[in-house]
Amino acid sequence: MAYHFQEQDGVLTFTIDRPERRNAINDEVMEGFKKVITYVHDHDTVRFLVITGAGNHAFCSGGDLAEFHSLTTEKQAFGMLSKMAKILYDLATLPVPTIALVNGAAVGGGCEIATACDFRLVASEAKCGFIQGTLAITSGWGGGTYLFERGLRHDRALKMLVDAKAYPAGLLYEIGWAMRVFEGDKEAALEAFIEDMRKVHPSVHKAYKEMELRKWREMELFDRVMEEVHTCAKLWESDAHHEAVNRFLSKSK
Ligand SMILES: CC[C@H](C(=O)O)C(=O)SCCNC(=O)CCNC(=O)[C@H](O)C(C)(C)COP(=O)(O)OP(=O)(O)OC[C@H]1O[C@@H](n2cnc3c(N)ncnc32)[C@H](O)[C@@H]1OP(=O)(O)O
Repeated sequence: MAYHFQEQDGVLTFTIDRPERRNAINDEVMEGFKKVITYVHDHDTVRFLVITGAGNHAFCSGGDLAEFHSLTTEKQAFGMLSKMAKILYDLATLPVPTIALVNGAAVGGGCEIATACDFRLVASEAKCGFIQGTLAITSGWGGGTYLFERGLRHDRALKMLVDAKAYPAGLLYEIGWAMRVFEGDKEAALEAFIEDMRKVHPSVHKAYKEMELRKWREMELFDRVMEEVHTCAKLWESDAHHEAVNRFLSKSK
């Protein structure tokens, strides 16, 4: 399986399990995200949802370039992008705290997934960034929209997007994208992070999350996400994008 998830002591952990592809997202992983989101809604025992990657090289390397390379037109790209954008919106608007346990590189759509979570705990050796620009596209799953909602200073958020490069953990912490940088065992880092929150009744967590979700509904945030998707889909069709993907894939052969 390209993913797995399990609940233990109120913590539901979803692991992207394609380390040989640096945990790239394909259709199977997208279906897994749908299942874990449904699980959260169906199980009141879940207090936290954690997203992480298998192995120690990557959290997630974004869309699977080999699988999505076959999408050439704006319409074809929109189909895939809008599917994952809806999944990330459903993730971002879950009623429980969500934690990206960033065990390695989070680039492209992988950085978008982490940004869609409430908290980001980043391994000291991890590098993360919105590298979509190197492929002549923008973020396309909503990650740019969520980044502007995460309270980073505007110049820092915009620079992270327009640099289109992976930042080291220390800089991610300095600009406010990473809440914690950890050394060593990710599970230990997670337990330390949630220790105090565990002592608070889950109804309090849900009430605080609802304060932000209410704001997002009122500002029609999903419409802004879909504008991002349309922009990315338009750029997807460009020769510059297809040439950049071909360069990556030919390097890998
Ligand atoms: C809107 C989201 C958008 C989308 O596609 O929908 C995006 O996410 S655009 C961004 C797409 N992702 C990338 O461009 C990242 C590409 N990968 C890398 O930059 C690196 O692999 C990195 C930094 C994640 C890890 O580097 P490392 O040196 O540790 O590993 P390798 O590069 O040697 O990769 C190992 C192995 O994995 C394959 N791989 C890595 N990333 C992807 C990917 N995104 N899709 C498919 N396959 C990927 C790579 O080809 C290597 O395969 P191998 O057969 O061993 O050569």
